[in-house]
Formats: sequence, C-alpha cells, structure tokens
Amino acid sequence: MEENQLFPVFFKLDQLQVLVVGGGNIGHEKVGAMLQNSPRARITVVATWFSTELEQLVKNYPDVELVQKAFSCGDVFGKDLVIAATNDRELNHCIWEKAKAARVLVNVADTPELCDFYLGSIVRKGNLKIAISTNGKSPTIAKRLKEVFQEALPDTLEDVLQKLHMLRERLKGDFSEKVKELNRITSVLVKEKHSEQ
Ligand SMILES: C[C@@]1(CC(=O)O)C2=NC(=C\c3[nH]c(c(CCC(=O)O)c3CC(=O)O)Cc3[nH]c(c(CC(=O)O)c3CCC(=O)O)/C=C3\N/C(=C\2)[C@@H](CCC(=O)O)[C@]3(C)CC(=O)O)/[C@H]1CCC(=O)O
Ligand SMILES: NC(=O)c1ccc[n+]([C@@H]2O[C@H](COP(=O)([O-])OP(=O)(O)OC[C@H]3O[C@@H](n4cnc5c(N)ncnc54)[C@H](O)[C@@H]3O)[C@@H](O)[C@H]2O)c1
Repeated sequence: MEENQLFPVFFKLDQLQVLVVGGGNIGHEKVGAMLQNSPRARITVVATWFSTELEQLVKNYPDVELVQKAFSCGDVFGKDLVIAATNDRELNHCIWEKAKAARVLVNVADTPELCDFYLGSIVRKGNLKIAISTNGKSPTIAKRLKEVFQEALPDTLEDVLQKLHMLRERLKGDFSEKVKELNRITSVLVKEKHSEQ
C-alpha cells in the first residue's frame, strides 16, 4: 500500500512570521484556517486585491496585515513560512524560487509537488487537536473525516485532559516513576477497547 510520508508538526504561529501571497478565495481559505487555530498568528497578506470576505475576517485580528501591492522578492525576507496562493501559476513558481533561495518553508497552493508542507484538516476539542492529511490525495475526504471525528469525540475529553494535566503536575518522584504512574492510570483506556473486541 502507498504510504503517507509526511511528518506532522504543530506550529506556534504567534511566534512566527507568515507571508501569504494572494488574497482571493484561496488566500482567504488559508488565512482563515490559520486564524481558526491560531488567532494570534502573525500574518502578512500581499496581494493586488483582496476579497471582501478576507477584508471582513481580518478586522477582528490585529496581528494580520493586508498589504495591497504586487509581490516582490523582498517580501519573503524575515518570514518563517510562505504560502503562494495567487491565480498566476508562473508567479506562484517565482514565489517558490524566492522562498527556497531564502530558505523559508513554502506552500504553493496550486502545485503540491512544490510544497514543503501541507495544511491539514483539523479536529479540535479544547486542548486536543488532531491534524488529518490524505497526502494531498483528497482534501475533501480530509474535511469529511474531520467532521466525523469532531462529532465522535466526546466533549468530556477536555475534562480528562485537565485532570491528567493536574495529576502530571502533582506527581512526585523521578521522571521514570512519573511516566510509569501516568501509563498505569491511563492503561484502562486501551484495555477497555481490547476487552470490547
Ligand atoms: C485540508 C485543507 C486545509 C486547508 O486548506 O485549510 C486542504 N484543502 C482543503 C480543502 C479543499 N481543497 C480543495 C478542495 C476542492 C475539492 C478538491 O479539489 O478535492 C477542497 C474541499 C473543500 O473546500 O470543500 C482543492 C485543492 N486543494 C489542493 C489543490 C491542488 C492540487 O491538488 O493540485 C486543489 C485543487 C485546486 C484546483 O483544482 O484548482 C491542495 C491541497 N489542499 C490541502 C489542504 C493540502 C493537502 C491536504 C491533504 O493532505 O489532504 C494541499 C496539497 C496543499 C495545501 O493547500 O496545503 C482543506 C480542508 C478544510 C477543512 O478541513 O474544512
Ligand atoms: N490548495 C488549495 O486548497 C486550492 C484549492 C482551490 C484552488 N487552488 C488554486 O489556488 C490558486 C488561487 O485561486 P483563487 O481562487 O484564490 O484565485 P483568486 O482569483 O480568487 O485570487 C487571486 C489572488 O492573487 C492575487 N495576485 C495576482 N497577481 C498578483 C501579484 N502579481 N502580486 C500579488 N498578488 C497577486 C490577486 O490580487 C488575488 O488576491 C489557483 O491557482 C487555484 O487553482 C488551490
């Protein structure tokens, strides 16, 4: 079976500088996805025009800046992540070239092969977050799976997380004893599942 070789990480976008080039449908979608997860994300959107949806959205986010102008090479400098989301394939390729030359991680929305990273579909329950990727095969399935998990995961999971967090803070002893104890307490989660089978 073909395998997904992507390695998921969780970025702290409030500590990074993100550049999005293009402020149409896809620029709006990508900025929206970042802000839903990281409301304090530091994002600069460079575009010759912006959709009204994007203009409305960013009004509530002081760390997002819309810069109305044509892309220029200097825009990638000082950035940690770049998303090329213009409707001009050649320009998107040029943005990729500039980002690679500056060693900045880049996502080219219309060309998966050029992407250093993909955005995932994100399930959220309080502190819990699950990122889904179909390896670029079907973003629609990623979206549907997100909806399935979002429904299936109980809201009480957040209580469990909070309790385990408190316990983790309170546990005394050395590191390996703590790990053993946390594993002992949570083993019931896995055992119950096995006994059902
Ligand atoms: C998960 C999600 C995250 C996000 O964007 O927030 C995301 N796409 C979402 C939705 C979506 N995107 C598209 C449709 C229309 C139906 C369809 O085409 O299938 C829908 C569905 C819809 O909107 O209903 C079209 C599309 N997408 C890409 C291309 C280019 C290509 O494949 O060549 C084209 C064709 C463009 C064209 O034909 O012009 C490429 C990518 N889209 C990815 C992510 C990355 C792979 C993720 C993975 O591994 O699964 C990757 C590779 C790069 C990237 O964008 O990072 C988000 C779900 C939001 C949610 O969870 O609600
Ligand atoms: N990855 C995905 O999820 C996904 C999904 C659908 C489509 N796409 C692809 O994304 C691309 C963008 O689609 P869209 O619907 O957002 O297009 P759009 O026409 O709505 O928006 C294009 C944006 O590019 C900007 N732009 C164009 N030339 C520019 C320049 N020289 N400098 C700065 N900005 C410039 C425009 O100002 C505008 O904001 C398309 O190629 C499409 O195939 C990707």
